[in-house]
Amino acid sequence: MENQQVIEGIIEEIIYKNENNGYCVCEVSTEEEDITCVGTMLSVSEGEQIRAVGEYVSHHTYGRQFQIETYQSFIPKDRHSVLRYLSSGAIKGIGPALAKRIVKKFGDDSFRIIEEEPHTLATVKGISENKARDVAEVFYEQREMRKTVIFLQEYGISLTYSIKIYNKYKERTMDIVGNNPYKLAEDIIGIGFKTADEIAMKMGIHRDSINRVKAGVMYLLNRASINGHTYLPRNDLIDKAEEMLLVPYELIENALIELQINKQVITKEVDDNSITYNMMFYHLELNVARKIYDLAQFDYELPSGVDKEIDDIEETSNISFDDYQKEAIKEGISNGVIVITGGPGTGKTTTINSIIELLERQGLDVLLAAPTGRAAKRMTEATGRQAQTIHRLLEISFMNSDDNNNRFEKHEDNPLECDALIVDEASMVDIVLMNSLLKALIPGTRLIIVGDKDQLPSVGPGNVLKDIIESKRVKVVKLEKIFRQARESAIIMNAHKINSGEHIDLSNKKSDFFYIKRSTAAAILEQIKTLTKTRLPKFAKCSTFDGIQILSPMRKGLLGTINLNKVLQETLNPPNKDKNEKIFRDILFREGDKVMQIKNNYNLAWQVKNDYNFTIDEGIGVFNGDIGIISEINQYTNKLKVKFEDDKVAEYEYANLEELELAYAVTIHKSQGSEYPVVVIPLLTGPSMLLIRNLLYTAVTRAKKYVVIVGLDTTIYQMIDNDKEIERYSTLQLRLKEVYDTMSEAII
Ligand SMILES: Nc1ncnc2c1ncn2[C@@H]1O[C@H](COP(=O)(O)OP(=O)(O)OP(=O)(O)O)[C@@H](O)[C@H]1O
Repeated sequence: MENQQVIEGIIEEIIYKNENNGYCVCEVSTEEEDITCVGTMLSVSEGEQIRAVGEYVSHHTYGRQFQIETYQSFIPKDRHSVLRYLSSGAIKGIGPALAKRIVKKFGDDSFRIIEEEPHTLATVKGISENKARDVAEVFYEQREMRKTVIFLQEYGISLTYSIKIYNKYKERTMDIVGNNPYKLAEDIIGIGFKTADEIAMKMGIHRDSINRVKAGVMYLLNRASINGHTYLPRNDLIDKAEEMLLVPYELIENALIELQINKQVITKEVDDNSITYNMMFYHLELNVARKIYDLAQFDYELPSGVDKEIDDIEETSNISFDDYQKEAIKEGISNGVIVITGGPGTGKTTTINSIIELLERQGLDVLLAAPTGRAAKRMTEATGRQAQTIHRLLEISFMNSDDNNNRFEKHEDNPLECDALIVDEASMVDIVLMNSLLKALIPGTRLIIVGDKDQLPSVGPGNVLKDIIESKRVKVVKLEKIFRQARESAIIMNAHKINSGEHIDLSNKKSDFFYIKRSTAAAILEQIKTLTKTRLPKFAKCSTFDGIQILSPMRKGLLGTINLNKVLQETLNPPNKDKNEKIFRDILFREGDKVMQIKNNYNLAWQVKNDYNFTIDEGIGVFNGDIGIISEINQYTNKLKVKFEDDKVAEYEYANLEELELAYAVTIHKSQGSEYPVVVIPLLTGPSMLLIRNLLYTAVTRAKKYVVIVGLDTTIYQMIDNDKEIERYSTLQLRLKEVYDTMSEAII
C-alpha cells in the first residue's frame, strides 16, 4: 500500500463479523475521531485497544473507511474499556450483568484476577468455581491467539492465512511453524512451497535444512501432478530440485531417502530408468489396476435370444448396427469391464442406448455418469435417462479441507447399488476420480467405459482411458465408421480428417465450419470482438454468455486466454456504474462477467432458488471447469456470487477468488468434455508444443453447431501435421499389465 498510516484506538462497536473468515467491520474511537475500520481480524472484541496499519479508502456506499492490513490488539487497561470488553460477550459465560459486577469488585485489576485467581473470581455473585476456571481457560486461549497472530504477522503472513493456520494448529501454531515452516506448505491450502520458503528464510532457517529440501521435492512432485503427471523421472526430479533449491546433489538424495522411509515417495525401476512418485499417486494407480482386474473377473451369460432382441432394436430404431457396434453391445452386457471408444459420430451413444435397453430388459439396474455437468446433461438428453456427474453419483461428503481421502459417501463400505455403470467422456477422468469411482463399485457390477481416446488427456493427473486401452488387458471395442447422418456435418468430417493427419478444406463450402483469414494478432482480436458482439449472436442466435465459447491453445500472449478475457470483458461487459467490481490479484471481476471455477472445491455450497426466492435444491461441490456468471459482488460482506448452469448459485469469500477465472475465453485443455453450440478458435502462432494435432482435434470436437477458426491456414496445417502428443508421465498401463500378468500366473 502506498498511503499507509497507523491508527490507535479502542474498538467501540463491532458492526459486522464473519466468524469463518474473520472479516470484520468495526467502529474504532481514536483520540481524534471515530473511524469505521474494515479488514480481517482474528478474535477481536469491543473494548479492545488496537494498533492498526492500513490506508484510508473511499467506499461508494459507506464512505470513508480505514482498510486494515495488519494490526495488534491489546487487552484493555482502563475501567471503561474493561467493562466494554467483558460486556461484549468476548468471554463465553460472561454477559453485561456479570461484567458490571466483576469490574465493580476488581476494577482495573479484573483481567489479572480472571486469568490468575479463578478462586477470587468465584467470589463474585453468579460465578461458581467451575465457571471461573472455564472463564480463565477461554481468557488464556484468547491471549495465545493474539500472541500467535502477532508472531505470524512478523513473518509477513497475512491475516487471512493467519486465521487458517491458527484454526489448523491452535495453540501449537508457534511451535509447529517455528520448528518447520515447511509444514505450512503441506497442511494449509493456499500456502505453497515458495511462501513457506520465504517465511523460513525470514526465520533464519538455513538453505541446506533437510526439511527445506524435503518440502521442495514434494512441491516438485505435486507441481508435476498439477501438470498431469503421476511421477517424475528421478533424474529430472533431482535436476529440478537442484535448480530450484540451490543445494548440493547429495542433500537431495538424502531428502529422497528420508521421504522414502517416511513413505511419502516411492522410487521404481522402469526400463532401466528410476522414476519417483508421490506415494499417493503410486497407490492410486495400483488400486485402480487391481480394482479393474477384480471387476473384469466377472463374466455374464448372454441372455438367450439376444440376437433377436438386437434385431428388434434395429427394427424399432430403423438402423442396422455395424459389426463393431454389435460386438460392443454383446461384450458390454457380458463383460465385467469394457471400453467402447470412437471419434465423433461413430455411434457410441447409439450403442450405449442399446446396451441400456438390453440390460433393463433383463431387469437390471443401470446407472449413468460423466465427469462434468455438461457431459452428464448431454448424456441425459442422448439416452433419455438420468445421468449424473461422477461427483454427484458418489455423493460428496463434507470434507475437512486437508482430508483428501474421504471425499465421498460412496466407497467400499457403502458401494453403489447397481448392476451396471456406464461412464461417458472417460478421457476426462483422472486417476484420482477413477480411484474414487472404482472404490464405490463391487465386483459383480459391470463397468462400461465410453470415450474418445484421441481427445486430450484429463486435466487432472494420469492418462486413464489411454492407459487402459493400451494395456491390452481390458476388453476394448473401437468404433470407426462415421454414419451417414454424421457425415453431413463438416465439423465431424473435419475432426476425423484432423485426427488422421489429413488437411481440411478451408474454402467455407459447408455452412457449419468457417475459416476467416487474418494474419496479425491485432486483426484477429478485432475480428473476434465483432464476431462475439454482433455477427455470431445474429447468425447463431446465442451469445458469449450462453453458447459461444472462445478456445485458445494458450494462456499467455495477445491471443492467449488472459488477454482475450480482458479484451472480451471490455467489449461484452464494459464498466458500468451499476455493476460492482472486485480486483483480486491481477484479475478484475465485474458483475455480469462469465467466469470459470478452476479447481475442485468439494465443500463450496450451492443453492437453486425459484422465482419466489425459495430454495428448491441445494448441495455442495463446485468443480474444475464449471462455468457461470457473476450475479453479485457484495462489497460489504466481501462476497461474490456466481450463478452456474442449472441455476446453481454459489457464494465465494473474496479470499477464495483464486478459484475463479474469467471465461469468455478458456484454454482448449480446460474445454475438454464440454460442448458448446459455437466455438471460435484464434490460431496464429504459439509454442510448438501446443501447436499439435490433438489440441486442434479437441477444440473442433467441442462444437455442436458451428466452428469458426480465425487466423492463418498455415498454422492450422502445421497443427494437423504435428502428431506429437503432450507428454504425460503415468504408469497405469504398466500396473495393469503387472496385476493381470501376476494374477494369471498365480492361477496357472
Ligand atoms: N448403425 C447405424 N446406422 C445408421 N446410423 C447410425 C448407426 N449408428 C449410429 N447412427 C447415427 O449416427 C449418428 C452418430 O451416432 P451417435 O450419436 O451414436 O455417435 P457418437 O459416437 O455418440 O457421437 P458423438 O461422440 O459425436 O456424440 C447419429 O445420428 C446416429 O443416429
